[in-house]
Amino acid sequence: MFRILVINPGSTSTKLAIFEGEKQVASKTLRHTPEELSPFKKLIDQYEFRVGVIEEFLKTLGFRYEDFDAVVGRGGLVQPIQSGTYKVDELMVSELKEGKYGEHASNLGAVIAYEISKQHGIPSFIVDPVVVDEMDKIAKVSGHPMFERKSIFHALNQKAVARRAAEELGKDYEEVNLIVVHMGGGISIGAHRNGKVVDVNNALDGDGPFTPERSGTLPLTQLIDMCYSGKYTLDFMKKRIKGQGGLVAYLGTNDAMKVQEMISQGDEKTRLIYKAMAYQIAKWIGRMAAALKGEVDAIVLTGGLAYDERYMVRWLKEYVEFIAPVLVYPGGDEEKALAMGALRVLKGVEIAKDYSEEVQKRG
Ligand SMILES: Nc1ncnc2c1ncn2[C@@H]1O[C@H](COP(=O)(O)OP(=O)(O)O)[C@@H](O)[C@H]1O
Ligand SMILES: CCCC(=O)OP(=O)(O)O
Repeated sequence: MFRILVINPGSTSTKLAIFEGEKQVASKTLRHTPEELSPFKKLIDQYEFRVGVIEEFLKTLGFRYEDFDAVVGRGGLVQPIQSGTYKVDELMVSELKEGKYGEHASNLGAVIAYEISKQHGIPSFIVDPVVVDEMDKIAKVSGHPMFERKSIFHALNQKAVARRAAEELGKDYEEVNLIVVHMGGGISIGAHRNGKVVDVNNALDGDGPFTPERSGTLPLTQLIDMCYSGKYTLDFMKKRIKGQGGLVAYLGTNDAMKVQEMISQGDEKTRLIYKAMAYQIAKWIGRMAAALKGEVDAIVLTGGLAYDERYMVRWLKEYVEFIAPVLVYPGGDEEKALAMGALRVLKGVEIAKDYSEEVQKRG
């Protein structure tokens, strides 16, 4: 029986789990406030902080790194690649440390896993990183040749819950069309057509609904004028889009549980903002229904916000249930999907992909 350590850094959380074979034997979710993470200028500066969280988790349970057969981390902003389990390698880690293709908490998954792997002689993997790219060519066209739409989203959880939904519908993933809505610190809405995510908003880059801490799509000319006004630095403006946007900007928190509490106490402004987020998510679901030509077997709601049945899930159902039945998988299956990806390789059922080779092949 193989024991696997799962490390899942998110923008608002660090999620950890231990699997023995297919069974999850321990797990923990640590939530991080914007204040807690704000002292770290660059993403990589969070390294020690996130490692501290992991070591505390292992110490409490009485485990050492040597007790594991593999460590698997959430895959971050590497070069666009196909879905699958990848060995973590030097190239991947150097790109992630540098933030060459962007900065997001998920970058730390491979970096931490690799360090554990080197120090303790156990293999390290990532599975379905946030850059998995299966988008149709037509969906990549942005509106101007200087810009291209990119596939950056919660690929790991979107794929995992889509498979779960297909199973619930009594079909294979390759036989169904689904709209998967992951609602976490970032929000992605993916059109899954016969086993491929053929269109999805870029969850990191001002594309999509606003989220607990991102602004989503903003009025462009206003944005450009502000950038050139001389009043704001590049760093300040970037943070309006990611980190200090969305609920954080309007309400001062990225914690939807606090937001729900404020609404239940009769706070009308908070209600308007939170409902506007639901409204924008619903409109993106409508766009993806069009991308699938209306042939939608189910809409799947997942991520932390899908726990909120009282407001978010109810409002979304009101807006989009006319399109297709709505399935709700609160939280999601990320840790399990990571562990199973590593387990398949440890058991020899699958060979881990080689990142350096893959990106060389893609050119
Ligand atoms: N039980 C819950 N009820 C309502 N909202 C929740 C619940 N658990 C988490 N959330 C909210 O979900 C968001 C984080 O989602 P999650 O998918 O865990 O984030 P991350 O992107 O960090 O992985 C936060 O706004 C958090 O407050
Ligand atoms: C990088 C896209 C995935 C994402 O937004 O993840 P979080 O919700 O963890 O920030």
